[in-house]
Amino acid sequence: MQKTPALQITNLSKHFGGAVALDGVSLSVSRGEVHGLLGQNGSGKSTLIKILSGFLAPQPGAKLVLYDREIPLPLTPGQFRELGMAFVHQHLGLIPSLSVTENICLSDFATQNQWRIDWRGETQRIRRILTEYELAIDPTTKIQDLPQVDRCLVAIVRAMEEVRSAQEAHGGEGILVLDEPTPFLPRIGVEKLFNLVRQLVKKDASVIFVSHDVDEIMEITDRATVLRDGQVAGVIETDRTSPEDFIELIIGKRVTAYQATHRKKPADRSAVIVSDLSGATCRNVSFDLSGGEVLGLTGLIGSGFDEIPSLIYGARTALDGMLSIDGKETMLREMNPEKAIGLGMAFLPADRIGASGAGTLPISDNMTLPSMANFARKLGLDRLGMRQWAQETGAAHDVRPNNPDLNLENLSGGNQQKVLLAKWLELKPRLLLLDEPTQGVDVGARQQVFAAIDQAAREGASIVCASTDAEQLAQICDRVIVFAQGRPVIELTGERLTKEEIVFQCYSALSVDQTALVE
Ligand SMILES: Nc1ncnc2c1ncn2[C@@H]1O[C@H](COP(=O)(O)OP(=O)(O)OP(=O)(O)O)[C@@H](O)[C@H]1O
Repeated sequence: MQKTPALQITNLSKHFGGAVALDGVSLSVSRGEVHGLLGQNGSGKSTLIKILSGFLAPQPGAKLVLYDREIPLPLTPGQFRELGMAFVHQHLGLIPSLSVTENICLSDFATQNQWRIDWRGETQRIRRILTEYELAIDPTTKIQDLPQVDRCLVAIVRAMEEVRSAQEAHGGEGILVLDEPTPFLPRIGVEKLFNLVRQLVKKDASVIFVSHDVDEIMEITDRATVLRDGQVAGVIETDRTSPEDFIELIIGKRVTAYQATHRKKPADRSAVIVSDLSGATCRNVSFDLSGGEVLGLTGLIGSGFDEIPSLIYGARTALDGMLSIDGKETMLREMNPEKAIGLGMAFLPADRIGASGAGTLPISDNMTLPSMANFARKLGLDRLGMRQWAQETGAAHDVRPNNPDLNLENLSGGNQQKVLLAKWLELKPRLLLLDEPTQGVDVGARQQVFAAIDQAAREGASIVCASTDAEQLAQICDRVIVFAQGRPVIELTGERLTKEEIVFQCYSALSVDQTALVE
């Protein structure tokens, strides 16, 4: 039996100048339902969510009904709280210089009239809440000092608490909107999130869940609305739909699983040698790569694999270690990004806008940043040349829309990633360091990113890819090293290089005897 709707949107459109991001979209989410919102990068999902949060105003003519009550649009900033909605946005919306407690309490202070804040009491309350959620996060830590995974969990806890208090105030009513919350979460975090989501909907709240991960969609949603080019391509009931059908509806055609083509027997592994690398978590890590080889690094969060690309590139300072590229040795303690680029390295960090690109600068500036010297003229920069180059590169990497004047932050998440990867690939790096290269990238664009990585490998680059995405590693890597407690524990190649085996090894690595480490 169809449950009564919690949220109904009809005729929702949004234009940015001449570009149409949403075109007459309808969305209906039932009480107690987890509703997926799917679509390729740039299909309009975040725009819809930003309208629901009052951040953007839609074109006139749209209608929003919440629990049988018509709510005039546009919403005013912060009005979503009174309406019982809570959001986890792609960029999390946390204030880095404030503590976990301050960030979680901010929304309470926005809605309550308090003349004095009992910070000690609040900190104890938040500590209790974090314990309830089984999270080992110190509430006094500043957000900027937390790893990305914990930041994400804090944003989720904050939204969960907002929905919980909305439910208490409105007899079960409450809508949680999760805009791609999982790319930064390890599997165990995803399971935790899904359990919380199930508890919420059991109590009649509703959840809108945006994700590019078809397995996750299959696991957690009851129904899903698929957007394509700003319009509804279809509404589907999850348990009547196969993953292949989901993908076909999302991208408009059937795709077959990607398989890298550059695979070959790495003959000489002396192109890149990392020896005795130590950082905050990883200890005495050594590995080597041949030219044209893609090496995956993985493990559970906290196992230390994820800091390796930034330590090699000098974005974080290594405690110890040596890097050799084509026989040229450098102490990793002394590495910095400028030296790294000089040695032919390129680094795509996981934190897209924070560490990889400048959101408020145009695409053309972002793309030409590492190669700016090529555009320097006596009287300044050759802006026309930069723009043209950015447009050609954008076309080659299928950036949509391919408008070099658009600020990077105005591209959809996946298209931002394409821009940032393109800027490095065009430099033809000797050593390409990737940290979660396809998070937030849709199933179609994911294949394009894989193909670009494959092409770089075929042209002779050595590639290190740190990721928790086992499927991605199995598809693009020649070898994968699994980490536990800061050390490599097993290396997978050939027949053993499968998604299932990688996941299995990540979890069994937890109990591994530390004397049996891979050297
Ligand atoms: N402020 C803006 N100015 C101009 N164009 C914008 C702006 N915000 C979004 N767009 C455009 O609107 C379209 C929809 O973007 P949106 O972020 O909603 O996509 P999405 O489905 O959330 O994609 P992703 O999965 O990559 O996050 C894109 O073409 C994007 O470039």
